[in-house]
Amino acid sequence: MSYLLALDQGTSSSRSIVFDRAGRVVALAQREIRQIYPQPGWVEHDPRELWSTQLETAREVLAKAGLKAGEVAALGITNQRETTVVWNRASGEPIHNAIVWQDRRAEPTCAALRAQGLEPLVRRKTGLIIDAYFSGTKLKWILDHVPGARDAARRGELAFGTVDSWLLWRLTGGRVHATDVSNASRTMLLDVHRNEWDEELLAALDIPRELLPQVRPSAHLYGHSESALLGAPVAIGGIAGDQQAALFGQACFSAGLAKNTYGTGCFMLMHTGTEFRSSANGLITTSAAQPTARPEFALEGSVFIGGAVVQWLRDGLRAIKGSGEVQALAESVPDAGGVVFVPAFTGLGAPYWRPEASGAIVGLTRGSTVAHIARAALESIAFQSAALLQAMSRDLGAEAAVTELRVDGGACVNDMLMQFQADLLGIPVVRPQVIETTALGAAYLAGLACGVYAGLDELSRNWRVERRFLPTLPRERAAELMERWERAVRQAVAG
Ligand SMILES: Nc1ncnc2c1ncn2[C@@H]1O[C@H](COP(=O)(O)OP(=O)(O)O)[C@@H](O)[C@H]1O
Ligand SMILES: O=P(O)(O)OC[C@H](O)CO
Repeated sequence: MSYLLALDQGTSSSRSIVFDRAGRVVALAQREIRQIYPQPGWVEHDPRELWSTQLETAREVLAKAGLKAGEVAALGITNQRETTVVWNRASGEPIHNAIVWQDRRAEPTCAALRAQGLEPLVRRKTGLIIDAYFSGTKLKWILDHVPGARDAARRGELAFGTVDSWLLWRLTGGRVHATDVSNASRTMLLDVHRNEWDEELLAALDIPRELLPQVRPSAHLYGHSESALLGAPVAIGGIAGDQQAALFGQACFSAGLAKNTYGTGCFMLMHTGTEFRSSANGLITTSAAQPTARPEFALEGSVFIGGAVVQWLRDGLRAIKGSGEVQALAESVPDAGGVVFVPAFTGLGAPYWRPEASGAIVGLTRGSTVAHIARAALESIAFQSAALLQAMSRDLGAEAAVTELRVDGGACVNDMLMQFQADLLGIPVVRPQVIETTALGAAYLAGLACGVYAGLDELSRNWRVERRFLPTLPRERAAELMERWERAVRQAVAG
């Protein structure tokens, strides 16, 4: 019995995947989830829907795979990170919609924390910068705005969780309130050196300790699902935030190994082993998925608009009907013809951190066509990712250079984009056979906790290359292109 079930609750959908022991996909089920935009800059999900779609896909994927729950060795949970849920422990009902990671409403709280001079403390203890992206200030917003919430929290009546904790609570019928270190490290409340909630940060945000889940390693026997849910109890053996799970699923277990996920946004993570490294170049330090109680870290750069720029070509510009068409359109011209596209639709994330920037298309001439814009849009994904890798290289110095980049996510199927990425970076870009690495990482963690795998070596052996994109562009030309990109970024920031 070596099947593993991964529950992958993402920003746009809930997915469940069954893997075999070799890490191959046996079956997949997916449901879109509703995006709720109550005001500009606000993004919410209905926590009940996150749970119901996740449960439905789990049931569906078992049926597709022809498996009974009793034939699954263990399940692992991976999730959109930072998204914040608060619920009543007695009724199990959320007291507010989930506030999604993209939501900017907590910015005034962040400004106040910065004004109090808390930035160095936050960076030292949590590895993060003070930004509305992380859960802590979203949680504070809920406690400040739902009548009676803070008092109820003090009385121990409420529970806070990122999406993993919420699903775990529901799966175990309200018996287990826990999270893993990789998710906890995104709250801005965890001392990542000790893997404990930090009293000083809790006090700064006026967050009662009674709300918080227990923090556990990423591979850990969290409990069992209620038997009525899937037909039999299933051991819950792994939890990790989706980007850390992808790093794990890419078998990046040690210092210097890096992956980039090309989804709606782009998330580049580089493992730094057991060493906590602070970035001087706009990256954050985050807890990696931790298979044991030993802290492990990664440097991370998050780009807010990655594959989403292709959605904009489709829905905003109506230049294509489906995202699969973008490569042919972009390849109908030999290059972007001098056009540079900075898709700063929601400001710019790492390494720039310019929330005020807005999108810009520069270098247009009479000869520019929609094909040039499409090409520039695809190139923007690679430019932003290259800026992240440059920041990592500056942080690490020559002795720890990244020698290849492992890739995954929906947009990594685009060969043109991957080739351009290799050309810009000057290192091989490597696409594995299984690009469902997020779910795979969660399955691996569960498999480790439940003894399906003896150790990391077997997982490293499972990782296989599908295609390696080698750089072909002269380095001077790549440097010129990067310079032109940085110029365009300055224009987008200037507005
Ligand atoms: N052939 C393609 N070329 C470029 N981008 C693509 C292609 N196919 C899908 N995408 C983009 O990939 C993204 C979806 O990737 P996915 O990993 O499913 O995202 P998420 O996990 O963030 O929901 C979308 O933004 C879509 O525009
Ligand atoms: O759900 P995704 O794949 O868009 O990932 C979201 C990230 O975890 C946000 O930090």
